[in-house]
Amino acid sequence: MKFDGSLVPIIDLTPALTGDEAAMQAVAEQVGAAARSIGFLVVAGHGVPADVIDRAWEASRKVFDMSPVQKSRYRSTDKNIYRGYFGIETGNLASTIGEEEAKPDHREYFNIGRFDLDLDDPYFTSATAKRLFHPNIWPDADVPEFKPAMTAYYHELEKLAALLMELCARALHLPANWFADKIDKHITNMVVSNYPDQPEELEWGQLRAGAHTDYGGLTILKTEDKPGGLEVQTADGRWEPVPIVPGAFIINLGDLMAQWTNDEWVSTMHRVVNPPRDQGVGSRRQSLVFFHQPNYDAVIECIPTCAERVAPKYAKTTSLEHLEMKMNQMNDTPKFNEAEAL
Ligand SMILES: O=C(O)CCC(=O)C(=O)O
Ligand SMILES: [Fe+2]
Repeated sequence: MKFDGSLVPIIDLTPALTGDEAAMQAVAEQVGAAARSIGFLVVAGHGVPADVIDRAWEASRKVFDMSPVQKSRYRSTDKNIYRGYFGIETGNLASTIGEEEAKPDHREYFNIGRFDLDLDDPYFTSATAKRLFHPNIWPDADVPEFKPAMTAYYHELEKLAALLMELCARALHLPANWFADKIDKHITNMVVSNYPDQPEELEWGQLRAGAHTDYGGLTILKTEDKPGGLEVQTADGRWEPVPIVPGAFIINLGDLMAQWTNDEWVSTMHRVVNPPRDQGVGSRRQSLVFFHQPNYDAVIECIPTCAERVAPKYAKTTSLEHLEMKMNQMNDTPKFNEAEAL
């Protein structure tokens, strides 16, 4: 789907990278307008080097090209350790919005968590930290370039996420650094997904990824233009494709942004649909998804500039409390539990 001038705007971040105050504010206003209307935007001029993106993309493809036996070597053996390879149908995104009957997602994925912990900081050694920060599972024996490519990509996206959060603060008329101490020790998961070809029709009602909202602050997505792609739900309930712009990232807001802003900004429902039946072969699609998630102890409550018009709607929570609630729903699938029992 090429950009058709429709509801997801393309925003050029180049002026924001200059550090000029007026330029930053002008870009922030555009981000704010997208956040209020559809909760999705496409960013160009983001400063992430193309070769870093390309290397992460190619290494990810090689990971999914491995044989099932190879892939199974990189599975987590502990259900509470969300790292490494997860097979087709181990996740069910629609169950995270209460769709009890939803079928599991037709995709496989590889999860990467934080890897450069400062162990002199008690934040990274606390009891909570021990539950959260596990070593990553790297497929070094089969795809040695995956680890360096993904860590480089993760570092670049940390910087981009910090810039976007500063633009969000400015758009909300908060001090520019308002989010800084809430994301400086973020707990971002990066998920690389592969949606295989569909030579056969899936079960009725099964999707590549069921309808859901994302759980964190914001999501930075790199994906490709293939039959069977990402759709967003509009305020009046229609599903619309998200434009794929070469070189750009898709950004969407997660639940924590909606809760922080008292729903002035939208954590938009989205899904990944199946290819049309006659294009099932050759529709394999990959995405790199950086789920920027604030510090585990970041308190999420209505921010001051959003409490003026409507009384706060959400109970106070923390970044981790919300994440864990959603993750438990997401992985309550027969295949996930079966893999765990092996
Ligand atoms: O693959 C995509 O385009 C998006 C997937 C998604 O929404 C997710 O993993 O949360
Ligand atoms: Fe999502």
